Amino acid sequence: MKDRFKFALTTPLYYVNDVPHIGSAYTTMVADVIARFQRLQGNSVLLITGTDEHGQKIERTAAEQGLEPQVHCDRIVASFQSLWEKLNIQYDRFSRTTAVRHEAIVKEFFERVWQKGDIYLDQQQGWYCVSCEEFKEERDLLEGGFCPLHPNKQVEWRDEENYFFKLSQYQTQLETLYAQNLDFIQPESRRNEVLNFVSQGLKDFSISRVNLDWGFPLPSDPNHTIYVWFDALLGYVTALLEPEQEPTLANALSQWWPINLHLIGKDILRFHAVYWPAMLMSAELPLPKRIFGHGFLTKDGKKMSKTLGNTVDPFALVNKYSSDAVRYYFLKGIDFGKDGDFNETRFVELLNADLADNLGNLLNRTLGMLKKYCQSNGPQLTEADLDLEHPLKKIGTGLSDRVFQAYEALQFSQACEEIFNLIRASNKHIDESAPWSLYKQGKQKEVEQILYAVLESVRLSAYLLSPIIPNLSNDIYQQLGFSFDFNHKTHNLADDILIHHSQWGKLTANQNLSKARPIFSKLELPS
Ligand SMILES: Nc1ncnc2c1ncn2[C@@H]1O[C@H](COP(=O)(O)OP(=O)(O)OP(=O)(O)O)[C@@H](O)[C@H]1O
Ligand SMILES: [Zn+2]
Repeated sequence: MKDRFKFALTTPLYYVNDVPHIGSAYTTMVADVIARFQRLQGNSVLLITGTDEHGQKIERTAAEQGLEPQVHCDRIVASFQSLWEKLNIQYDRFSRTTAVRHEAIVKEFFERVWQKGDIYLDQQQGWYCVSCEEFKEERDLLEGGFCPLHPNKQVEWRDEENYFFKLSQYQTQLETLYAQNLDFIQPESRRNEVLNFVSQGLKDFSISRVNLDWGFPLPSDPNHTIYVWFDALLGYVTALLEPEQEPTLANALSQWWPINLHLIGKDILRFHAVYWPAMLMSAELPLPKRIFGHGFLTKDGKKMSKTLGNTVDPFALVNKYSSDAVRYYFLKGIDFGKDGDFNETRFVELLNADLADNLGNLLNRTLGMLKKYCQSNGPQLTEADLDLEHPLKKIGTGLSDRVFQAYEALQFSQACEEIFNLIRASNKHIDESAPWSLYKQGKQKEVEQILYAVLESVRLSAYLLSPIIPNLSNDIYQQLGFSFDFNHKTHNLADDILIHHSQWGKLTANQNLSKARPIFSKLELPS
């Protein structure tokens, strides 16, 4: 059996200024697909998501609604959790930065950095975007002092005493890190963005706020609260604790650290690719292995965001179209890493073409022909009965390698494309070899060979698509007479058998096929 690896990955801890939108859902769906892919390979996986709940934006949002901040946070958290359930997200940890145990981790980490001599008190002056919770350079602002990421929010002038983290001390170490680990920041365009930013010279950044109650007090000076980003990044560490474990850094880091992959949007790249590794260097802890900053879902070219209010409601989308449909669209329809505009017509067209016409119809028509031509028994064949030059066998053998490579590289659209190559070839194979006329000519063996090859192609496709559309894959597998559940998370014997299903030819003779029923009904175009 293959060696099992441990794979820990994170989504951002989403800011609870409002209910989740399709952008937050996007990153989380992708993270879930990666987690499922890793599990399918037999690896142990820890998928971390959660919420970032401190800071001025939350304090203000709660106040506007006349709520205590904690009450507001609890409400929004419930809505995130219910969306993850709807989208069939199998997370292992939900990290909340208001958790009591998180405070212990933040304090211990702060002490380490403090002991290192990397924190000092100074005066902070500058333009602050409350929505980003970040000081902005004047040259980066839009006309009229608006934030480029929040074009409806004006930055605010701040002149206050803050504690600073000596980021500038880590300039050389960071540059060495990027030079020695070409894969540390992905994709390439994001890496270049970071290299460019760092090469301009790193400035120390403030890690405390005054006049803000909603946060953890600084251990060395309780008049200050810890800057929300310093606290939020550590939420990834707190998440690693077992539920009953005492909250110490040593405990948290003992099993799953370092994180294999931080999956984020490009808006928070600097925090993850520059500030975070520097903080960890200061605390003398190992660094995460890989940071991937994907693109934005846009509407009319603008980033969809809670602050701008130009978002699509993911609850409505799932209710209308199902979780697998939504997952498929975002994984296949957008080149991961690049920006992508959401458009409902395109959404419906893609799903109809791929899931209803190509995949669903293929399974349905083939099972229908079996019923007619083989009295519903599975073809009395195994893959050895197909010769090596069989067109579908040729594509199917080695398909998993290509698809796994694409998943590994986070090229989900490419992974789907490879799989749909086989599906399209299967439809073509039926059309060209016309089993209906072969049947009339009494060529039973040939008919069965065609049907076997096509059903095996559908099986393999369902297996390889299961990280993206687990419910549809389950449905297909059931119709083909298997009892695996792709939503099953823990490892058992069935999982070990399942790992081998990545190979072509797992359909056996006398497969207990069930009655054909459509797996995906055609959707109506939005009016
Ligand atoms: N339009 C978007 N496209 C893709 N991902 C997004 C989008 N908006 C948010 N995200 C995801 O959510 C993360 C940011 O989380 P956050 O809670 O700050 O959401 P936000 O909508 O950007 O909030 P705000 O509008 O208040 O800045 C991003 O790094 C990314 O993972
Ligand atoms: Zn902003």
